[in-house]
Amino acid sequence: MENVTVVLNGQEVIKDVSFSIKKEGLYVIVGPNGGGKTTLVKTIMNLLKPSSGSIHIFDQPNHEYLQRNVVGYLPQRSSFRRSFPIRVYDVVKMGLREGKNEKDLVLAALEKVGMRQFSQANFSTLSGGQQQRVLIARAIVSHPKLLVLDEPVTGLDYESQNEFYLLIKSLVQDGTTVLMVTHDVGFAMDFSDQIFCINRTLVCHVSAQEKFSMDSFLVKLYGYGVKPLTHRHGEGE
Ligand SMILES: Nc1ncnc2c1ncn2[C@@H]1O[C@H](COP(=O)(O)OP(=O)(O)OP(=O)(O)O)[C@@H](O)[C@H]1O
Repeated sequence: MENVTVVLNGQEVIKDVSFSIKKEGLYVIVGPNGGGKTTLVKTIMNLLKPSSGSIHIFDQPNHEYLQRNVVGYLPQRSSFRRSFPIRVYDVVKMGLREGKNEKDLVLAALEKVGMRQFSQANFSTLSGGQQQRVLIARAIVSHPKLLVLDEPVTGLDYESQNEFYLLIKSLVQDGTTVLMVTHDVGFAMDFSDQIFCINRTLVCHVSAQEKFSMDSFLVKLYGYGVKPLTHRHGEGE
């Protein structure tokens, strides 16, 4: 994205943000509450229009790319969608553009998030964490080249978070580009290829090689030092 500014209610929520992702991998957006992360993600997904600047996905203007291709998208949690009366199977199906191999794809996606046995359940009867897993299945069901996740582990228990992180790592290994908003700085430090720190502007940008000297970046981002928890998902520690 180049020089993207987003104005909401007369306020510059995002100001002149530019960054690019050059190759497949895991890219993380971190930043304080209200810093504009969700706004940025919604703008990438063409749900909000920038007042200036441009966004490209795989070298195409984002709105054109999104018209022709499915981008897996998990929006930030909202209470509204939780009470929608619909079967789990049909929620996941919504992530598919074509009907080809629908059943196999939907059930495989549910299997990946440990929810296959709930395929015929009513979505609104599931717990918040189970619903989140189903929504993750919807985001990955079409095997998208790009997966955009806004705070995906919110509401997941420790075990499910670990499983989710393993799933993300396997998707990245298989060639998916993942762009993820998270407050889990430890995860970002341990596993991402790059971290973008957003607090209205792009406060800083940290690549994998620089991640171990992050103290100054955390002070810049949050205004005070933070010691992130480290993760060793799936490594038995
Ligand atoms: N539709 C809207 N109209 C007006 N202001 C908005 C709108 N949506 C968000 N904002 C404002 O934009 C700012 C950034 O919000 P945003 O949700 O993008 O932040 P965030 O970094 O995702 O926060 P969090 O970490 O709390 O989820 C906030 O001040 C918010 O009040």
